[in-house]
Amino acid sequence: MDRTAQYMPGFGNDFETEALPGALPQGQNSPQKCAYGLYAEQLSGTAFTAPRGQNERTWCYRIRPSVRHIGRFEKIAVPLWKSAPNIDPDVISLGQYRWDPVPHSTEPFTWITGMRTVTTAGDVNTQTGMAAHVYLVTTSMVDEYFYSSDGELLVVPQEGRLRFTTELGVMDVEPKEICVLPRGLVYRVEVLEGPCRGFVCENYGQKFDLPNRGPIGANCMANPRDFKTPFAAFEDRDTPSTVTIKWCGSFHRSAIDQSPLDVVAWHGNYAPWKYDLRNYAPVGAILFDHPDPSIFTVLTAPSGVEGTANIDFVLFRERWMVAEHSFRPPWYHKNVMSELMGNIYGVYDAKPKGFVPGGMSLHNCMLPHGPDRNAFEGASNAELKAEKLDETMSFMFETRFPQQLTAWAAKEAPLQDDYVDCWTSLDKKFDGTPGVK
Ligand SMILES: O=C(O)Cc1cc(O)ccc1O
Ligand SMILES: [Fe+2]
Repeated sequence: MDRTAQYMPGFGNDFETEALPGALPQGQNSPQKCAYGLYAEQLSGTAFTAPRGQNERTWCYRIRPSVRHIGRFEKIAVPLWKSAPNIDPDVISLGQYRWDPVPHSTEPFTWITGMRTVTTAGDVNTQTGMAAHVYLVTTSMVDEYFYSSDGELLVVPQEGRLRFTTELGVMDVEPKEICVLPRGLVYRVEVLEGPCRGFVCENYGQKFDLPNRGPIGANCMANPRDFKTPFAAFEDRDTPSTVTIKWCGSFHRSAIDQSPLDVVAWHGNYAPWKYDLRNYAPVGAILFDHPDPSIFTVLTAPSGVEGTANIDFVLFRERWMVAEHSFRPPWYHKNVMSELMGNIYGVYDAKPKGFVPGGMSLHNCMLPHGPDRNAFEGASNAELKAEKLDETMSFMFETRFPQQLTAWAAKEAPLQDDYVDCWTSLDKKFDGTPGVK
């Protein structure tokens, strides 16, 4: 059975899968000799002693141990992929910013050379915070492999289709889907349909988890069974290759003689997954007022301070708006958390113009923002019948740490210089007399 890009359901399950019959040992992890002459190797995604509900590790049965897949390292330059702390004295991170979609280039870019960091937050060395990136990928990696020791990558495609061929199996991912590549997992990225553009949240901290649902109960929002993890698939290919490792913000390359994607069988709960955002069941206001956007949390990466995430990944998707006697779009606000938003497709209700598919915005720690004038006037005067917000999918990477802009985001990316003007014409309606204006 060809199990390329086929998947097992469940979030954080203890999976087991073998690409050859009998490759997976039963009843123990470390047989004296493994079937097929495979080597046993553990990939630990959490500390050995992490509490049982958070503890993640996977046992791999592979053609060579990974220590044979890396040799001596040389440092290489990947100049536009930045890590925190990255504070550029010439850049002003304080401000409301918005970008048009980053255009594709005629130069071919891979997953590594096509990564462009927009913001960094926290510190990669202390495993706190995150980085937000845009990727522009037109070229497949050939005999070239990558892994990040710095954090898991949450991938949010916006254009094109990518194949992630990983040590633990193959995932095909397209717009309206997301995937996570765990810290330490080796993979190669190929273009199935290009050009490809999307967003990446690099999480330096504790892994993304499903949020608690509180009084919402056991269902809705993101349901665990909709997360898909690939079956085992391996390559037995002896070809000169390279492995690039991102480690403490620097990139290192090692030459090897074979494909490192040689895991024939594995079992465990530390694994890549993908998720179709169309399966997200939003829960919202059914009588009046506009709740906090945390009700739309898909994933949360805890920071150690309860309820104060290192990162929340929040989804604004199609939904019915039914609230009575209410201003329905997002309210004006200032937030201790820093909000990086991206548009996957369609129109976002607080910004009917200017925040376009492929575009991004940043509303940093304690920077006021909210609906533009058109959205305010429109929603203040609309007839409040039940209305479907259709054809819309935007997201937010929200972190407790201030987001620092990169020089690329401030100077080279298509920043909209006039963004703050979208609020300028919000005029004074107050005239000292009572009554609704
Ligand atoms: O700023 C934004 O557009 C994101 C957002 C959406 C919402 O519904 C409430 C608050 C909020 O920050
Ligand atoms: Fe906001």
